[in-house]
Amino acid sequence: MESGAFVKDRLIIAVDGPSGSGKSSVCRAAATQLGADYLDTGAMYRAATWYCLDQQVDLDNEDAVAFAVEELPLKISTDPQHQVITIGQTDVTEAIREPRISEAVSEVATNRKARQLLINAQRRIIDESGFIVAEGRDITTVVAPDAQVRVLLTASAEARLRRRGLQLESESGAAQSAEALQRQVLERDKKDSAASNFTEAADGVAVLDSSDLSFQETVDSLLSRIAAVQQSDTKQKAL
Ligand SMILES: Nc1ncnc2c1ncn2[C@@H]1O[C@H](COP(=O)(O)OP(=O)(O)O)[C@@H](O)[C@H]1O
Ligand SMILES: Nc1ccn([C@H]2C[C@H](O)[C@@H](COP(=O)(O)OP(=O)(O)O)O2)c(=O)n1
Repeated sequence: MESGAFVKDRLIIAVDGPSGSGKSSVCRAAATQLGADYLDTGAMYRAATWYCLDQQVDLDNEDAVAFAVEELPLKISTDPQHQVITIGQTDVTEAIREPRISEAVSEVATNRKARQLLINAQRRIIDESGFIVAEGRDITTVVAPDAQVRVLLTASAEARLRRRGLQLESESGAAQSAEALQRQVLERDKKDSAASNFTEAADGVAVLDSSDLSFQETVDSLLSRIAAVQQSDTKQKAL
């Protein structure tokens, strides 16, 4: 048998962008439609933060945070329709979305050692899957710069604040104050931008501005970029 005859075609789709640009919801929908896996790397930073708080680790102590992340017994599902995140025996899928985690997560995300450990874990998950939509802040640039599809999903600050406000209101039943929204979206982005550049597209990364697009239009636009890359790949193989 010819070697490599059964090597599965790999397709990695990397999406980055600021808070509230639509990464999680758009990538989950696109992965579902494609039948691909889905990786929410932000959920891994959130889970690491949950664990540090649970273990009463001082978030200002860089080595203590890195040590906690090194021993973090994290499992994350890659089914786009069913997200389950566990730490040891504890299901933290809901708990990592709480405001106390959103307000502390940048401390972990800007810890260089913790970041490298999580990046290694993300690369392993992407590599094991081979057909996956992975989203975060540094997927197109650091985690998977060789991905066939690389997209920076953006939206105006106004659109992102509006979307996050509607999302939090529908989840909790209570409207957020303008100040709380600013803290959770714009201030967090400012802190996070110390660790990665997700405001400008790197070379070879396409910008998808969703400010004036509906949710479905944004999903369709991502899917059509993926289809275009798949078609050009098929053509090259046929040559
Ligand atoms: N193009 C869009 N138009 C309107 N709402 C959107 C659009 N994209 C995403 N949303 C909504 O905005 C909210 C935030 O999206 P989310 O996927 O959580 O963003 P991110 O993962 O980038 O922080 C969600 O309620 C989502 O359904
Ligand atoms: N690849 C990534 C993904 C997320 N992060 C950081 C930045 C964010 O503040 C947190 C949580 O990410 P998440 O994607 O859940 O953030 P949103 O609430 O969807 O805006 O993790 C990161 O530094 N690098």
